[in-house]
Amino acid sequence: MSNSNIINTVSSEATIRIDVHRDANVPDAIPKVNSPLLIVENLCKRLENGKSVLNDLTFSLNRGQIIAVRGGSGVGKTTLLKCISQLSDYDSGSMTLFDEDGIISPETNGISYWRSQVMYVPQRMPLLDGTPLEFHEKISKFFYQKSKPTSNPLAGQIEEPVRIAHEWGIESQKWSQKWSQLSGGEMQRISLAISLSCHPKVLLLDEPTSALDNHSSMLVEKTLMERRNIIIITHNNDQSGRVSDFILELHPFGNFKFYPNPLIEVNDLI
Ligand SMILES: Nc1ncnc2c1ncn2[C@@H]1O[C@H](COP(=O)(O)OP(=O)(O)OP(=O)(O)O)[C@@H](O)[C@H]1O
Repeated sequence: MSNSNIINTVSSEATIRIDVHRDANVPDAIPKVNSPLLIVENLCKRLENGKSVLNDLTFSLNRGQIIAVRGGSGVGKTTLLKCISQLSDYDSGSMTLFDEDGIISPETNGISYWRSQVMYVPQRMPLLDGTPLEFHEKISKFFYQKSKPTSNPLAGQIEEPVRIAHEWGIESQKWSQKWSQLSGGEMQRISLAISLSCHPKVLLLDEPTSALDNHSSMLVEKTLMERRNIIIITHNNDQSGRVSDFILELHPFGNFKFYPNPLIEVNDLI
């Protein structure tokens, strides 16, 4: 007997189905990528000037996958992630998250809860008052209110983001320094470490290594590849080739292509 996975690649022109068969005798390898985690369907957004940026965009992020979003400047990558995280409005479309406990949507579970589970991390944090430690404290309180009590991952646990950031070269005393006294790369790593330690089901990352040198960038990539369940915007083709399972390529006027990363074997996706 063999298991069968179906990978749909969707483009504005066509939907292609690739049936991939696997020998059931081979032990399951991580990651389990055959069940949908997040489905985005028929997403449409026009700008105020009438220009279409997202046009009937449909794709899914399966469990254990990373999708790289690519495309020219101004084509709508950030807009897409902000729409998915409900930080930007859109004209039509729907998003569904498949949790162990059931199906989650912004409409049924509320936008705050949705954002805590499908978390957008901007390329640059708006300049905040205070220190990263104080920011983490505030976020913890928010999570305590919004998360289910049994799954509150943050209360009192500053150790986790500090440990993650430390692996990326951030010394612990940086957490007590004012945001305004941190470099762009330090801010980027600290805000990403805080987001990771919030344990959202899906992370939406907007060029998370844009301010980093190559070495730091590779350290962050390693963590992201271990964590997975990520949609990441990147202008770096080498990076998308290294980290992603699928590529979502945005083109002008809302056109798009969604396809497996050609640099990895299809069998790796099973
Ligand atoms: N708040 C806004 N109001 C009006 N137009 C906006 C707004 N934000 C973005 N846009 C427009 O939407 C389009 C898509 O912008 P977006 O930031 O999503 O592009 P992007 O692909 O992420 O670009 P980049 O790679 O340069 O970051 C652009 O034409 C931009 O000018």
